[in-house]
Amino acid sequence: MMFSNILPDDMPDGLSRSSGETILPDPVHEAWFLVDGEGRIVLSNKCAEKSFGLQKNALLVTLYPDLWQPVQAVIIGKTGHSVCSVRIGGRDYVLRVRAYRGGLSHRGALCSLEEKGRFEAIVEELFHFRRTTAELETIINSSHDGLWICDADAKVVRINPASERINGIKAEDVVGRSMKELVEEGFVNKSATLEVLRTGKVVHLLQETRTGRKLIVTGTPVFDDNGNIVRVVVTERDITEIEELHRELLEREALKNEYLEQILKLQLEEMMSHQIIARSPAMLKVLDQAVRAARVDSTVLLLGESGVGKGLIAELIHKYSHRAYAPFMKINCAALPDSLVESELFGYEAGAFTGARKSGKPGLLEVAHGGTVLLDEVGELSQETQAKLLHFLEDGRFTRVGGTKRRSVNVRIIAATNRPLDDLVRCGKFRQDLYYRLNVIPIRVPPLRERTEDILPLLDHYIRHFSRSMGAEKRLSPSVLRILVRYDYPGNVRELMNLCERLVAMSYGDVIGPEDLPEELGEMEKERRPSVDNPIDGAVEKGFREIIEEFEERIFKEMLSRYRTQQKIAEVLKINQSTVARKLKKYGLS
Ligand SMILES: Nc1ncnc2c1ncn2[C@@H]1O[C@H](COP(=O)(O)OP(=O)(O)OP(=O)(O)O)[C@@H](O)[C@H]1O
Repeated sequence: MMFSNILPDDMPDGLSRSSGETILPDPVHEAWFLVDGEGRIVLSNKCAEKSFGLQKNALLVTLYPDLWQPVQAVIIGKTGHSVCSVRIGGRDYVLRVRAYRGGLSHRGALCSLEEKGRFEAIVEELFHFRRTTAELETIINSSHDGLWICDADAKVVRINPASERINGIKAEDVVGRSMKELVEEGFVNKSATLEVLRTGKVVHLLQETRTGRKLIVTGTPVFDDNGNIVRVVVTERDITEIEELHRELLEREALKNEYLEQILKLQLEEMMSHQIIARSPAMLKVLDQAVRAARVDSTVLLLGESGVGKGLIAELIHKYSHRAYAPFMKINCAALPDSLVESELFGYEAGAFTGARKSGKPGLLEVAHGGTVLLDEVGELSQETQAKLLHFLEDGRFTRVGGTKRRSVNVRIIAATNRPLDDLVRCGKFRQDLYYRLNVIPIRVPPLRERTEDILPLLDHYIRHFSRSMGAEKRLSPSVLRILVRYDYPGNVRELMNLCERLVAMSYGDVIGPEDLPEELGEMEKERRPSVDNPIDGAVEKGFREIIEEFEERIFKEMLSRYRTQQKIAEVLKINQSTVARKLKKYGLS
């Protein structure tokens, strides 16, 4: 029987007829079938065949007698259609039946079977799909990055507002148009979509818009089940600002470095204009290292003989560090007995030892909180204090002598020593681990004999300094200057400074002459002075000019003590008075 000829005009939803053939809907989870008046299956979809065995020519009454009853009721015309629940294989289904009337002799029914709850699930799925679509829509519209969606023919399906902004276009100007045209018209200089369609792969491009903005563009293909590209999704990120920021950053970095160098120079100049005298390359290098060390918080180890200025350098580091507004404390580990060094440094609790204050006492570390502590002569620390110092350097915590409470402070440690610490480590007198902890930034301050260029400016500085403080106006005669510049200064700057103080305090006249020098230096002068009998003594060291000058100085000194006026001296020596005046001035005698 051909039902194609008997399908009614009010054909049920889902049933269609094409080229004279009847086609049933074919959803995966819904069985559709057509039966004739006797209950024979005339047509069925895949689900009906596979899930229920309702093949063509099978008899519904035999397979599912329970189903046949409501179907038959519709066929014989008791009702036009019916919907009822049926149970098959322990599951509940909804059976929908609709009658066909193709003529007097052609009667039948179109049936569908759908598992109960399936409809609700579909509705739920639909709502979920709508929600997700709305969310996606919001994400796409609010994205800061541009988004283009094109179809397989490179036609623009949509763009988001960010793309409109970045490219300076309106969606309606491009949607529906091919990317090829848009490139030709200069909307963009190249198209990721065309590249993706050409290669079938993800593509990254650098693109320039017609407004001159630079974009990083990524095109991604979207495939269907058969592996064909159905969409191309293109994201674009505006890197114009990033590029500008990057350039600005580099410029600022360069400027910052320039400023830093200038600041360092200014700091060096300031140091040199104050009490730190440094003219020699060796000392200028030390100052440079000190200024650099001041910019970080690492431990510094100052090495050098006694009196070279290690204390001064330590103060300098503190002064130019971010700790400048907190205290700078100094402890000389060699000047105090072991036990006192420990309690001075770490403090002590009430009753820690006999003679201790009742209230206890904070140590230098606590007092210097936020600042710097200089441990002078650190090589003299006892093993016990070394261990305690090491712990402190490790975690910034310590306990007062006689206490149990762990305290923490923020202090920078600078250590100084005039003994070679590595030797002390080798002979087991100094802990190696502590040595490494202290030796983070080592700075060696050279002795004065290795930087003789500093001697003259130091003499000048200290003679002026003590003259000022003693209310005098003293200066060194050239011969004294010569002696002092050549002297070795085993006690380094400290010795030079003390010598200047003594010369200013003890010399008779305004000009400090060789007779004012302490004995040991006077002896040195005598040894070098040419004798009257043999004026070329010492010529090897001094040279002709110096020998002559020394003689000249002595002659004018002698003349001045014998003949009080320049006029008289000129007469005796048979030279002009102006020459006498010049020479007296030269030798500091006028
Ligand atoms: N470059 C310098 N310019 C001016 N004065 C200096 C210079 N170097 C050191 N002095 C002075 O010399 C004296 C000794 O310096 P300082 O105490 O810093 O030496 P030190 O190396 O720490 O000695 P010690 O190891 O004995 O403690 C100080 O009064 C200091 O002001």
